[in-house]
Parts: sequence; C-alpha cells; structure tokens
Amino acid sequence: MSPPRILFIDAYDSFSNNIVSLLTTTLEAEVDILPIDPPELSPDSPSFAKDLTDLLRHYDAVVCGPGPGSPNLAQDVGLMKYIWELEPAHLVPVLGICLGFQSLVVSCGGIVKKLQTGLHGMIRDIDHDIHRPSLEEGNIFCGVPPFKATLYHSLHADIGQDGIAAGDWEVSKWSRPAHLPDIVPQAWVYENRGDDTERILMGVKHSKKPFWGLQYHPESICTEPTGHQVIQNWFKEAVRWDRVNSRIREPEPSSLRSITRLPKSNAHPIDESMNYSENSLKGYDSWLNGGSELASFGLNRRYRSCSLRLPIHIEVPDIVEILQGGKKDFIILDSASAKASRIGADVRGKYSIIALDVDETMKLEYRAGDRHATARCSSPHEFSQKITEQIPLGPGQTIWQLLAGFWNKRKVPVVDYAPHFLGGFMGFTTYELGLEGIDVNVYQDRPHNRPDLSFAWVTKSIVIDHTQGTVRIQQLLPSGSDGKAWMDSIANKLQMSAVWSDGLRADFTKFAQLNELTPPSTPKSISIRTNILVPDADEYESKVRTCQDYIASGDSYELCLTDQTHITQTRSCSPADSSTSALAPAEPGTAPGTPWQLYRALRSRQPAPFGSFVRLGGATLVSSSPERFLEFDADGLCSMRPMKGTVRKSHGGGGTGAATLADAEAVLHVPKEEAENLMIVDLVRHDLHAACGPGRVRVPKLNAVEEYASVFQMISVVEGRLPSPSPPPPPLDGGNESNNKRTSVATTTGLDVLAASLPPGSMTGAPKKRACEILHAVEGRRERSLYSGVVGYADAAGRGDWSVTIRSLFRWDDEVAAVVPGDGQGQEQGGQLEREVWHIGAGGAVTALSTADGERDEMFVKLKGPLGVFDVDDEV
Ligand SMILES: C=C(O[C@@H]1C=C(C(=O)O)C=C[C@H]1O)C(=O)O
Ligand SMILES: NC(=O)CC[C@H](N)C(=O)O
Repeated sequence: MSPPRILFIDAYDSFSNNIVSLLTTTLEAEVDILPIDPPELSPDSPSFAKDLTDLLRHYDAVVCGPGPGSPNLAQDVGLMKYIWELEPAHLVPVLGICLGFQSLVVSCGGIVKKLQTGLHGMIRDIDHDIHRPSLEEGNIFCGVPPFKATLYHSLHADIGQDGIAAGDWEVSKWSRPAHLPDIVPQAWVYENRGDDTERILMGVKHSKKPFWGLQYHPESICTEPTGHQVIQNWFKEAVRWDRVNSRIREPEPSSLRSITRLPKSNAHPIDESMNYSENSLKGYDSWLNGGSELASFGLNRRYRSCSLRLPIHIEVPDIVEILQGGKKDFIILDSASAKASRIGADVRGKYSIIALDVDETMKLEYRAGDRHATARCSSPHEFSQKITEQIPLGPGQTIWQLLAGFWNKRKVPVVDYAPHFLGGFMGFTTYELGLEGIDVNVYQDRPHNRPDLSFAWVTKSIVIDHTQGTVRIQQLLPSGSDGKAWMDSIANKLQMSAVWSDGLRADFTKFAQLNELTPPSTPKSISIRTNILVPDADEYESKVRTCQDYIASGDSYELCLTDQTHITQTRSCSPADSSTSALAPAEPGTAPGTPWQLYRALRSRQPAPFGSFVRLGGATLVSSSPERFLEFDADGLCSMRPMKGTVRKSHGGGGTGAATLADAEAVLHVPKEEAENLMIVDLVRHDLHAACGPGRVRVPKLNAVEEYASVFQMISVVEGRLPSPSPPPPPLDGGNESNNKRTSVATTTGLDVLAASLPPGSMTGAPKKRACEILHAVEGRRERSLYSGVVGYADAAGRGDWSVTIRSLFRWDDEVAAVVPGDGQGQEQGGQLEREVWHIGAGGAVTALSTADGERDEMFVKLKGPLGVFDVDDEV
C-alpha cells in the first residue's frame, strides 16, 4: 500500500520543515509543501475553486501551518482561508497549527486578540481531557498522557472563555460556546498574569467538519514526545473520516509547480553529466566546461604537506608577518582563544588557518541581484597577466550552483593525518547575500559595486593545530610536481626568523585588559584623528519598542535588532597596500591605525574561537567572533551552534553581569533567555531539515552556557546528516569508470546547507523572512554588509567551517568619508587627506519579554569589545 500523502500549506514560517519532518516520521507519510500563495493557484483566477479541489484530491489530509501575521489578513493566510470554505462535497480532513488554528477559529466566527504578553518559546502544561467520553468521537487528545508543549504566538482565540465564572470552568471548558456552535474546545493553557489567569485556547475541533486545530507547536524540540500522539490521533481521525465518507485519493501525486518536498534519505543523486549535453551548455556550465583559463585554475591537484613544531610563544599573526609581508590580500581564520585550549579549557577553536599568497590565487565574486559572477586572477605563475572573466548565470541558476560545480571538479580525498582544511574555498558572504536567498529583495539600488560573496580558491596554506602545537605547511599542487622545494622554503623562512627563535615581538598585552561597562560616549582620550559615531541610546530603545510592537501584533516571535557604529579616521595607508603595509606594531601610546594593528589589538583584547582577518574583494574584516555558524564534514554531518543569551562578564564588585560561570548559569537559565535560544534552535532545525530531510536533525546540546573573553553566552548545538548518495549506476557499456562519462555525481553537500541557511537565524529572529523585512525597515533601510554575514571555508575534501560575522570591524576600500577641511578631526594638509570608515555592528534578540534598556545595554556590551581597539586608554 502506498504511504499516506499530506499537503502542508506553508505560511512562510521558520518552523515549517520541522512540522513536515514530524508528519513524515510519525505518520510515515509523504508530505508535499505548498506556499500559501502559489502563483499557479491564485484566488483571482476564474478556475480557482476547481483548481483547488482538483489539487486536494491528491491528498489524504491537509495541514495548515504556522506563520507570521494575523488570521484576519488575507495575505497572511492565503489559501488557508479557502480550505475552511470548501463545499461539503469537496471537504478534506485538515489540521491547523498556530496561525492555521487561528484561521480555523476565525472561519467559525471566533475572534483573535492580542495576548497580554506574547508567548514565544515558552513551554507550558497542556490541559486536555484524556477520558471524557463525550469527546471520544474526534477528540484527538483522547488517551494522551499529560505533556508540555512549546508556544510561539502573540495572538490567541477568543471564544468567550473570559465570561465563564471560575466555579463553572471545569464543567464548561469543553462545551461549545453558545454563540460559536461549530467550535468544540479540546485543550487549554493557563497563563499566570499576576492578578489574573489568562485562559488560552490550545486545541479545537469543528463540530461538523473534519477540521482540527492546535495553537501550540507540536514540532518544537521542547514539546514532549508524548504530545506526538495527538498528531497520530488526528491522522487516525482523518483517515477514518475519509473512509466513512468514501473519499478516495488520486493515486498519482500532484504536479503543481510550486510544490516542494524535503529531501529523502535515499534520494537518488543527481548525475551532473545527465543535466546537459555538450552542445546545450548554458550559463555557468559553459564557463566551467568551456576551457576558459580561469575555469581550469587549480584542477587536477593533489595534497602535500609537512609539519613543524610550533614554538610556544608564536602566535598566528607572527607567522603571517614572517611569511606574508608586502602582500595585499589575506584570509586568516584565527582561533585566538586557543591558548586556553592547550590547557584544555577551550576546545572550540582548535585550528587556525592562514591562506598563503592570496594575491595570486583565483577569486570568485558575486553581487546579490546580478545574473553573473566574476572570476579574477593575477597569478604571475599561472597567468602572465591579471585576468578577469564574467560568468553568466543561466535562468534559474544560482551562485551556489556555480560554486558547487567549481568545487566538485576539484575534490581531493580526505587525508587522515590532516583532519582540517586542506585547501579550497575561503572567504566571506554579506548579510545581503543571505537576504537574496530568502527572497527579501530590498537592495536593488545600492550606491556601490561591492561583492556580497568573495571566495578565493586557496592552494597554499598553513594550519596551526593549537592542541598539538604543530604547524602544517600544505599545498594542493599539480600532479607531476612534488612541492617539496616550496614547503622547505616556507619552513626555512619560519625557522630562520628572529621571532621564531627569540620570541621577539610586539607587546600588545595592554589591549587585553577588559574594563567594566560604562555608558557609551565618544572617548575623550582618543586620538584626534578618529571620529566615532555610536548609536543614539534613546533611539535604540525606541527601535526595541517598535520591534516589540511587531511582536505583539503577531508579525514576529523574535527580532535580532542591530545597529552600527562608524569610526572615521585618517586613512592608515592606501587601499592598494592597506593590508599589512606595515605588519608593524602601533607606536607606543597611540591608537592602532592599520587594519593589521587593529587585528592584533582585537585578538589580544578579545580572543575568540572564530576570529579572522580578511582582506578580499575590496573589504577588510577584523573579527573576534565567538559564534560558529555551520561546520560540515565530508560524510555529510552538519553542525550548527546558534548562540542566544548574553551576559557581560563582570569582575566582582556587584552591578549587572556575572563574575563566574555559575553566576552566568543562574542569569541565563531563566525563561526569557532559554526561550530566545529555543526559538533559534527550532529555526535552525528547520533550515537543516531543508537540506537533510525528515528525521535527520537532532539537538545534542540545548542551552549550555559558555565562557568567552568578555561575555558568557548561551549556545545550543543542532546537528543534521545529509542524505548519502547512493552509489553511481554501473557503466552502461560495462567499461571501466574512466570511460564512463557519468562519473561526477552531484548530491547535497555542506555548501547547499550554507546556501539554505543564510542569513544566520541568530542574527535575524523568527520567522526569518518576515523578521528580515521588519528589521530592514526598523534599522533604517541600511545595509548590514559584512556584519551578520559569514566567514569561513569549504575545503577540497568537502568539509567546511563558517562563523557568524559579529564582534568585528569592517571597512571597504572604496568608502572614503567626506573631509570637512579644518573640522579639527583630520590632520589634513590643504584639506586633502583621505579618511576611511570602519563599521562595527552590534545588537541582540528582542522578544516580548525584553526591556528597552536591557537591550540597549546588551548592544553596548557587544560593541565595547571591538570599539575598544580604537582607544589606547580603553575608556569607551
Ligand atoms: C547580534 C549580536 O549577537 C547575536 C545575538 C546574541 C543574543 O541575542 O544574545 C548572541 C550572539 C549573536 O548571535 C552581536 O554580537 O552583535
Ligand atoms: N506561530 C504562529 O503561527 C503565530 C501565529 C500568529 N502570528 C501569532 O503570533 O499569534
């Protein structure tokens, strides 16, 4: 017998895939996902009613999902509204969840009101009646033991429950309200609101039609599994209704274009070579396969490496200074906090990676909204001159497919002794690239031409293993050469340097001092060359309140509000060599000026497991990120580490903050913080389900508190396993593999997960799409740019590690602040000195429980770390 088939109607929620996974695994059903507003099923079309009933015939049952907004707004519920209005002859069993539930209640004549305070990520006991015989028929809570469930809602159904006297409640709570005879209440939650108790309807059944609804979220990781029985009961009822009413499902699945499905674990891999024939190449395929010089960069390489002991005093920037003086582009992924890891305290940042000779390697760049990518290279070894090529993206093609195609052709086997980056893509993406991926297209007319993605294909690199104390010099080199001479030269250069043997190097320790939080102000002691514009505290508080208004009206459950600080200073060096022109330290007593000095200062001031220094694509990024976004291995295990819940580290003496991990645990293990984290965990599960498929995502760690240089953070770990490719089909001609053209098997990889999960949920809030639209407006329609993007690698062995770009400063070469001659801020001679602008983003998640001043303080705490590098006396 074929498995049951369910249609899931998705209202653009960030938990939808979790529901699809739950339905698939608990009911062993096939679930088709259809957005609430599919273009080919428009209510304006004359054939809409027939098209809808034709579609529904393919399903045993329908689930109307949760989502942002209100059940009273046609654009928020889309198709759902028409499902409740189906003619008796076309009825189908339906379960509404959250927004879907509210929409059902509204269709029965009930109203929705704002809760006294929204309940997002809150876990509550569900009051339902296990035994009540009169409800046996259609009571989907029948026989279900008590359980707790997660709530994500701001609105709730009013069916007149407040009019029932306390003494009558136990008897009347399961009765149909006299004015709403279609609604049979089946579950409640009671929220203590101090003076009174708010009665919140959690479950209903339609008294005549096969419609049920749940206000809580059955799919949340914190809804107890006992509650899954409700879903099983619903489906039993649905199937029974279909049988009793002789409703027969069409045997074939629907072919509506907007329908999508989560990947199956035994998904058949896509054989790339079957997607095109040689003479119908288009878009990036023709570039990848058409013999362009750049498209063949780095092909047919193998891995070679050698290893040295790392002297205890040598740090990542020392190695860069020894090897990369005079270079322009840099990519350094720096586990600056790893000093501690050598004594076992911090195992998160185990490796640091230094890309070598980035100036000479090939780069792929892309700008959101474009229909092409750009490849460039200026390697004197590979090519005689600098070359740039534009790569068209064909209809429907994305930059990620181009990257995957390029990547797949350069795969090398995993090397046992090198369980880290071997060479491959390294680079960054902006927040705006992520917005493009979720169809938030708000940046069509940007006044610059900066890339939103810049990846270099790195063939020479160094990996520092901080736990082992080793330096691995490595190369992806053309077959035929052994690369020994190059590796020896690098090893010699390191070992012969004065720093390596003597431990002579700049003293930056003064930047490591961390101060108490003081209110933000433009620092008095800052060099007069520097002008700092911090967000206005009152304005920020007012934006927090605006976010809370959106949350109260049901448009969002959590919003990660951010703002940026701008630092204008005399350009430290020309963009052409602004990298490490001077890999030299700052003058004693002055603020660090060059990007390199800022990086040196930040990594000692605020050492973090996912720090970085990147100069690529016209951007300079100096980061001390504590947050891993996504790690994946070559076998398809993906791990995300969303971070939510922040408390400042205090150094005793009272005040806000926490002095010890135990104090931080006490501050962070409270409903507000745990709920913030849970919301993002459920959102990340949704993102991972999209790539991994149903039942392939788990949460090994929930709400753990970790210590960082200046803050404690609450983190969770969410893991997913990608569907494994089945072996490629045997050669048709029985010949050996090299004769068989179908050898390149494309399947879902870590890059797909990256593409599907940007922008990072911890930087947006939920539901992601609506949250990003709201934040764009509240944050003043400004680009976040590098802040809230990601930095990391996807290596040639198929592994990747990406961090969220936070606690960082960035700058663009083409951004030159206007100089007002004689404004006292510049040292201009004749008013001509160029000024550069650094940006620091900071923010935090706003929820219904946030306070405006609490959020403001949190933003300034996060700002303080990176901003402090501009102030020698650290007074900010
Ligand atoms: C927004 C920032 O941080 C994000 C927000 C956090 C929070 O709300 O607790 C924690 C880590 C980050 O995901 C930032 O650092 O600027
Ligand atoms: N999760 C949901 O579906 C929420 C529904 C509605 N937007 C509310 O906030 O009440």
